[in-house]
Amino acid sequence: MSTDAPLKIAVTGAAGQICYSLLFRIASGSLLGDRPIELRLLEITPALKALEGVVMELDDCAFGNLVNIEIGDDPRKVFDGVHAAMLVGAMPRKAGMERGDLLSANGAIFTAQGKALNDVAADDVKVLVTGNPANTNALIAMKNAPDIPASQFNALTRLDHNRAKSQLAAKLGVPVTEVSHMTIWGNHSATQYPDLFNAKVGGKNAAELVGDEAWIENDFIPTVAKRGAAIIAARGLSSAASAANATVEHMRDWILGTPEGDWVSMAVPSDGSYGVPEGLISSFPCIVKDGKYEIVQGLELGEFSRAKIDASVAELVDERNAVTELGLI
Ligand SMILES: NC(=O)C1=CN([C@@H]2O[C@H](COP(=O)(O)OP(=O)(O)OC[C@H]3O[C@@H](n4cnc5c(N)ncnc54)[C@H](O)[C@@H]3O)[C@@H](O)[C@H]2O)C=CC1
Ligand SMILES: O=C([O-])CC(=O)C(=O)O
Repeated sequence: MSTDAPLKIAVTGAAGQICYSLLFRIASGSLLGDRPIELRLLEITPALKALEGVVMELDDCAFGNLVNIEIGDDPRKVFDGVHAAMLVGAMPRKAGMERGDLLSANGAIFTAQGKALNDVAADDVKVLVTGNPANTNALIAMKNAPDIPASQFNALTRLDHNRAKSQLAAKLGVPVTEVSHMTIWGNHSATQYPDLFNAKVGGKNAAELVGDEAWIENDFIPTVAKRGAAIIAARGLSSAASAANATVEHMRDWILGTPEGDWVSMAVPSDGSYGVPEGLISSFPCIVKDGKYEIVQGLELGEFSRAKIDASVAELVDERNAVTELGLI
């Protein structure tokens, strides 16, 4: 990617809740600072009118680096030449549902979008899936885009990562900036495993500082893993501004690199690391340099961590089997 031409960024579900925050964060520079950008916004036909209203508001912000906006309902046109694609558009869950319950409703969106990306996106496109169930939707898009290297498909677990950092900082009464080396393992679902045994606070081991394994198991892990449901119960709608923030942070780090001396959680196609079957899109600790991520190797996983990761990975296998049966991959 050249650094002066506007970066073409596709965003789907552009008239929805998450995008009502996300688009303004991207356009105001949270993603790439003052680098010029062009937004390519995809919606379904009935939502195009509402999207026109969002575009009017983007215009009314007079963002200096937003060079152009194109909207449409045809992914082959909207994705043409894009370097980054944030796939947000999908139905959100309602109270009482698990994210996996959305597979049959949302899965088909990602076959069509994967094929369109395959045919028209820039060769170096980075595809980040936020729409739920994010990991398996990313798998569907990836499998439907055989000409794009698998490593260019990620799913979002950064919101879980941020939730885990915030819960840990609150427990220890420290600023969230003291927390580093957080990892979410597995699926963006209630089975995810937020790992305090490899996390650090002020450079010291987080689990040792907490010193309370019962809190980790019975309080911390379920609070992080079920935070999405708690927000739906409180707001009547799923998280939106925090999801937009996480989407920006994941893509920003993927393009510009992760902070020196730390890692972030990214759901990426497994290369077999930590015994996660190759090809599943599972969350790992990752660092990014020169626009390429690497899974951090060599972390110690005790019996407790191993069992938690295995349970989440088993759910990813089940989801992959379900979408195979649905003929989506
Ligand atoms: N991975 C994560 O951490 C999180 C994921 N999510 C998920 O993000 C998704 C979007 O959430 P919201 O913005 O709150 O939902 P929303 O319902 O407000 O907006 C979704 C938008 O997507 C559009 N859409 C549907 N099919 C489309 C298609 N084929 N192409 C383009 N656009 C399409 C809809 O018209 C709608 O405007 C949901 O699946 C939600 O569960 C939400 C929070 C966090
Ligand atoms: O919980 C949901 O359905 C929305 C979501 O993914 C989250 O907030 O983590």
